[in-house]
Formats: sequence, C-alpha cells, structure tokens
Amino acid sequence: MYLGAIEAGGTKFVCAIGNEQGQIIERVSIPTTTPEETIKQVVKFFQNGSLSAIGIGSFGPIDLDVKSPQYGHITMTPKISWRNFDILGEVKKYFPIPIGFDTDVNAAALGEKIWGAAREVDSCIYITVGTGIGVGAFVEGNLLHGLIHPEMGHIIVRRHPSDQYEGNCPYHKDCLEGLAAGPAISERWGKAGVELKNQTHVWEMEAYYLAQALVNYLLILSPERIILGGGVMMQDNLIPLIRGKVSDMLNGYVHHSAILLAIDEFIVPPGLGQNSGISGALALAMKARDTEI
Ligand SMILES: Nc1ncnc2c1ncn2[C@@H]1O[C@H](COP(=O)(O)OP(=O)(O)OP(=O)(O)O)[C@@H](O)[C@H]1O
Ligand SMILES: [Zn+2]
Repeated sequence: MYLGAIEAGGTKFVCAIGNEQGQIIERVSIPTTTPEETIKQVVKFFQNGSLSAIGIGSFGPIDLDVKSPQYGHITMTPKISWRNFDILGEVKKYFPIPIGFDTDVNAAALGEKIWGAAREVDSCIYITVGTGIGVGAFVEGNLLHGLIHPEMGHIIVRRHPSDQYEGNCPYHKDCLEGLAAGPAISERWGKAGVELKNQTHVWEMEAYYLAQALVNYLLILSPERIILGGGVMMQDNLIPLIRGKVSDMLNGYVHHSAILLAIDEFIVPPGLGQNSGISGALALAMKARDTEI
C-alpha cells in the first residue's frame, strides 16, 4: 500500500504517490483551473494507485477545525471559484480512506521535520518567500493551529529607512508579504528578483525585512530550526545576509549556542529542496493513516 500526496497550490496542484520513507515514486503537476476540472485530474492520477491514506497540504485560508461544519474547506481565498470549496470532502468522495489536511506550509514544516533539515530537532518553522509569504510551524510535537491557523506572512514589520515603496498586500499594504514577497521586489525595483542578482541594496533591504520576521517568530515560538524556502530564496546570498541581521537584531538576548555559535545550522535552506511541500503532504497522509482520521 502506498501513500498519496497533494500539494494544492494556487497555480498548480502537485500530486504524488510515495511511501513512508518519504520516497516519491510517481508525480504529476496539474494546472489549477476550476475546482471541478482540477479535482477530476487529481482523481485520475490516483485512481489506479493502491493507497492507504492521502495527505493534502493546501493554499488557504482553510478551515482546520474538525468541529466546524466547514472543516476541510478552502475559505476566503481571492480565487473566487475556490472560495468555500470543500476540497477535503471532494477528495474523500472518491477515496474513502484516511485523509490528512493542513496548510501547504504546515505540510512543508512536517516534511522537513520528518525527513529534512529539522530531522534531528524537536521543533521547526518553515517559511516560504514566493508569490506570497507563508509560515508553517511544528512545535511541541504538533503542527500549530489555533483560531484559524497562523498567518505569519502578514505580520507588521518596521519599515526600512530608505524604502519608498508603499507595499502591495491587498489587505495591509505594507505588512511583511506586502513589502518582501516576490511581487513586492519586482514592483519596487522595476525588475523581477532573478534579474537583480548583483544589486546589493536590493538584498540588504530584503534581508532587513525577513530578519525582522525571523526574530519575531523566534521570540514567540522558540523553534529549534528555521527553514527558508520559496522562489525568492533562490538568491543564495540572501540566507547569509539574514543570519547576520538576525544575530545583530537579537543582540545577544537569546542566549543559546544555536544562535551565538551555530547560526549557519539554525537558519537553513530546506533539506528536501523543492520537495518540502509534497513530501510534507506524504507525511500528512502517514499521520492520518496512523490516527485514522
Ligand atoms: N532566483 C530568484 N531570485 C529572486 N526571486 C525569484 C527567483 N526565482 C523566483 N523568484 C520569485 O519568486 C516568486 C515565485 O515564488 P515560488 O516559485 O515560490 O512560487 P509560488 O509557488 O507561486 O509562491 P507561493 O509559495 O507564494 O505560492 C516570484 O515572485 C519570482 O519573482
Ligand atoms: Zn498583509
């Protein structure tokens, strides 16, 4: 018996069949169109597999409250046709087996915890800096939920003294995502991040925002590892800049060797490369199978 994994994204759905060692045996990428059309393709991919469970790591916001009638729904997304769509219920209709359901970033955090960069520690956060900014957290043995689920991409940060860009978050303008996600970089500087490689000031400013976010997450959640993924993090000069700024901003306050002596092993790229999300969905499947949800 295999495990099924769905990384449900706003632009594509990645589906995979894998095993409990985290190995992916077969995968497909399906463009996100209407819910009906997209789920039809998902079902087609899985229908010949012999699966014991499926995991779904989804774009959000989503309802994760098992007591809620909307549990398993995508809720207030700007993607109108997906608004209030019962993604979990729809998949369950075709596959009446245990199905794990969580945010895409919580899935990624779980994948990194079990098979990736946070294997040897007990807690971690996974941050993706891409079209948006999302953060998943694995703390005290569980993925972090709550009132809804954390939305750590939208925290308020202190503005860089020379930043004139107003920010592009439709809700908050200059929250972290509005100032530091990929589209904010392109709008502020007039070019996509990939074309700005040698512009030191661009990455200094980017690191200034991301380091503040990391400091806040670190002070609130106290994770033992911080993992940074997503398209913008393809700039390989960014992680060293962020490490330096986190260390400067903390100024010795969090007195732990992980930060004082080994920050290179504390703030790290994903151990699973581009596969954190899909492997994480596999891990959600494994968890669902073991708890029979
Ligand atoms: N090498 C690079 N340097 C800087 N920015 C990059 C690079 N490659 C991609 N990006 C930026 O990353 C963003 C896309 O991120 P990603 O590939 O993680 O896609 P995504 O899945 O749409 O993001 P999200 O996780 O928010 O859904 C774009 O804004 C793009 O400009
Ligand atoms: Zn915002």
